[in-house]
Amino acid sequence: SSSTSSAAAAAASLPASPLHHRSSLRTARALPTLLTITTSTTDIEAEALWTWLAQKGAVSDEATAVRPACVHHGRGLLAHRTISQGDELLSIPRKLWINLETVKASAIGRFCEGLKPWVAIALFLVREKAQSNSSWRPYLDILPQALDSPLFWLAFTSCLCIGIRGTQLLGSTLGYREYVESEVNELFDKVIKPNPDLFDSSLFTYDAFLWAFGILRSRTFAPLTGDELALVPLADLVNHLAGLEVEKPCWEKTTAGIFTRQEVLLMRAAKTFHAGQEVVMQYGKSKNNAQLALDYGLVEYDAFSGSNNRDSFMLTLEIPKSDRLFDDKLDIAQLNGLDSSVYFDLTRGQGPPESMLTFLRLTALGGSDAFLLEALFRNTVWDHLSSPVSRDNEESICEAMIEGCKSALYGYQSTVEEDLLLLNNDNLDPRTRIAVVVRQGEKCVLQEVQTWFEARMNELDQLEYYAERRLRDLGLLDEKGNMTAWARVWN
Ligand SMILES: C[S@@+](CC[C@H](N)C(=O)[O-])C[C@H]1O[C@@H](n2cnc3c(N)ncnc32)[C@H](O)[C@@H]1O
Repeated sequence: SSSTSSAAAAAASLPASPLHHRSSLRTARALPTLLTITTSTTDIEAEALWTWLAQKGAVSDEATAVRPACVHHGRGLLAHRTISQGDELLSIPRKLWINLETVKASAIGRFCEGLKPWVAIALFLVREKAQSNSSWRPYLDILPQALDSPLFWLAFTSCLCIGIRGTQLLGSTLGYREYVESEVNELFDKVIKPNPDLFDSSLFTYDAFLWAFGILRSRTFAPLTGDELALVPLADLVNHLAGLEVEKPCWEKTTAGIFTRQEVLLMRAAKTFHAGQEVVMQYGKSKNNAQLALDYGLVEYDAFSGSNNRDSFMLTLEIPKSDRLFDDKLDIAQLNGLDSSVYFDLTRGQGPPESMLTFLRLTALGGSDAFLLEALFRNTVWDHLSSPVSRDNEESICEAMIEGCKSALYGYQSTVEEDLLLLNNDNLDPRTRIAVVVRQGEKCVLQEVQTWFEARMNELDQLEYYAERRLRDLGLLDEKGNMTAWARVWN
């Protein structure tokens, strides 16, 4: 397909490894996060950024609690003194953010009318980056040239891509790339090509936009996302700490200044940090490893516990169009806010969500259970389906799920055991590690789901079904499931 060939072309021109290409980033030591760091090397770009921000009055040696520095994951922020949870770390005024306003006020502003914020900012970033005299130079120089997200791995024929072959992560990666490609093509036709005086078309390549897209995905945080999207120098140097429980406070939009109240991005400490420690944040507790990989080029994996609540698998369930009861089932699904096709995010250790079991029972409804689809039950059927309906119905959802999990697992190139062996290797390169963690996570979730439905299959005889529940509700069955004396008279 065209997206695959352009993806392969993009791969050819991307540097192989992220973060290690900076000429002045001389500390290549592996330091665990939160270790006290005393660095004797000079980070020229970080110093230039600091000086630039100080000249603009955004930071000062006395007042600002953090400093940019080389850390384990590229650059990061170090505590300059002991900081307690909730303390202010830094405060960057709006005039130093790169957002839609910045773009509109620039030379290309009049061409950005109606563009999505990320597209306009990406256009600005790519153009500014190529201008040696850009007023944003100290900030632009600190941005990594290459990122670890699978968006940039490519080549799609390389072993890295094979590493995620068969995974959902590969599907999402291709989806993201196609999205960026379609936005770029439109921008090229509507803005770049018609204005050669302002835009040197050789600069505005797909690769260049993908880089800008990756920068925006990996360096912006709520509340400065969506329409408010903004890159904030210095604040965007904060790294993620695996397992950090506290998500807030971190980035906060507020106003500061006694006389001229101006908007600022205030960053607060998520926990206590001692002088010299790396200041970190939580990028998102609810993000799964595939999302962390795509957005930030990182994953969480704990080799000791083996369990990982970042492992996930997105399951799509569908009411088959060929089902003769399709219209009735679709009506019930829609009445309950769903459609004929529904996505369920399955997470390690959680078991199948109730809503998924309900939808599965609806999908499998047939035979003598089909009476539940009659108009009389239209408003109550969803409740009825939230518990087992009949042995046949429950058995068929178990069979379908067990078969589905088996065939999904069969599609992977390696087993969980093989992946675990690979993860024991401390020298695994970061990208391969991401691939292996994500794919083994997907498989673990699938295995768990399969086991859950196999166990369910074994207890089909012990479950209570709709018919018994109905009799109990009518007082015709006792707690042990026996007919009540009153009912026996009528039998
Ligand atoms: C907001 S930026 C932080 C600054 C970045 N370290 C730099 O050198 O510019 C986010 C990026 O930092 C890196 N990063 C942050 N936390 C990390 C972690 N815990 N593990 C691996 N990489 C991390 C990833 O490359 C991520 O995309």
